[in-house]
Amino acid sequence: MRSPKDFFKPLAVGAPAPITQVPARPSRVIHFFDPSNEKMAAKVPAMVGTVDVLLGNLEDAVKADRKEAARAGLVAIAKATDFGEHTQLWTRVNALDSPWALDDLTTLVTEIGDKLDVIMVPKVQGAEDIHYVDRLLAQLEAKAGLSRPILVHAILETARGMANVEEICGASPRMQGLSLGPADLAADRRMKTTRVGGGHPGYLVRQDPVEGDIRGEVHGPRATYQQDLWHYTIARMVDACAMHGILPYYGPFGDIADVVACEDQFRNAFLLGCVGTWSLHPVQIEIAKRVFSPTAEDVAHARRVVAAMGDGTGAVMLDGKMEDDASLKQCLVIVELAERLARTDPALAELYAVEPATQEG
Ligand SMILES: CC(C)(COP(=O)(O)OP(=O)(O)OC[C@H]1O[C@@H](n2cnc3c(N)ncnc32)[C@H](O)[C@@H]1OP(=O)(O)O)[C@@H](O)C(=O)NCCC(=O)NCCSC(=O)C[C@](C)(O)C(=O)O
Ligand SMILES: [Mg+2]
Repeated sequence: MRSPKDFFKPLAVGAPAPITQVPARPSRVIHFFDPSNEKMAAKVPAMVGTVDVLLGNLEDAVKADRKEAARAGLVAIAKATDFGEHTQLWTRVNALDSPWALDDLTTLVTEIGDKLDVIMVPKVQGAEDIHYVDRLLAQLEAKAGLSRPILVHAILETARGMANVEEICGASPRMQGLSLGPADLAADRRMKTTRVGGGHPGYLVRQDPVEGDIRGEVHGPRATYQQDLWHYTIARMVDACAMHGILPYYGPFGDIADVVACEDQFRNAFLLGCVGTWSLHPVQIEIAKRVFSPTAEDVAHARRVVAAMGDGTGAVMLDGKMEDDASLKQCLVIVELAERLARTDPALAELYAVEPATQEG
């Protein structure tokens, strides 16, 4: 463990100084594309401004014989594209034990390090993985003469990674956030699902029998309620991120056609504290943006509570409900998020009735 005195010192001579706070840029939707897929890659420039993050994926879902093409494709796209003020460029590199990870990192940082905001590292097992990437990035940043550090985002997709989640979050000042990797995590835990995220009809609770009618022969079938398989994992991830001042994200929802369940899964994550999610297909972009932006009603209610609470202390009644210092803090989370999003999204500025002066702030 590094001394707290050294934590914010660069890990290589000539590397940029580490940041002390994760930049509060919108990242409601991290849109994945395969840079080796020419049809998909051709769509990327037109997506600038429509998503918060464009992520060139080099890992799973890119065929083994297309890994070099994906890396080269991402370099070409990054060089040719102006990502503007409001769309970030991220990448997901191959796993650290794969034959491609070292070349991914060295090529991307030296070729397009000035354009890359965040590197997503899959299958992170513990702080040692982040320490390895941290030092290597510092060396590469120094070599490339970069003036700002590239941030690191870990995917939680192993039981060991979950068990070490707090130490992963605190392993480096580069840590920007965590995403859930439900497919690999399910496999590693030996869960009995066969899906990429989302629920399962067998994971449920059942209404108590009425008057001992266990089989529902007299009173009709007992109601069942499907439960969220990912509740524990997301809640644990959110706590670890909040504790370390970094950002939690849901991850992929593989049933592209089921836009309804996708929205539900995203909203569960939003309500539990996540700031964004991934989109794998264009159809998921609007869902993610909508779900991870508070509703106009939530913002209006939060503002009423803020106004009613005056100096922020004590207790008041509003619409029959008690509001106090703690409910005020929740409302401030909503108001601050709305105002931050409104600064980069004119439609939301209008929806939330944010004054132009605030937009500039
Ligand atoms: C699902 C797939 C195969 C369906 O691809 P498709 O071509 O069959 O879909 P489509 O509906 O026919 O596509 C319609 C149009 O949209 C385009 N399109 C389609 N997708 C995109 C996209 N993402 N970005 C930009 N454009 C896209 C596509 O090229 C097509 O263009 P066209 O109308 O001109 O013909 C395809 O969307 C895809 O490959 N998406 C990305 C998948 C991916 O990145 N997976 C990895 C992340 S999840 C993961 O790794 C798990 C995790 C975390 O590790 C763990 O849980 O363990
Ligand atoms: Mg995975």
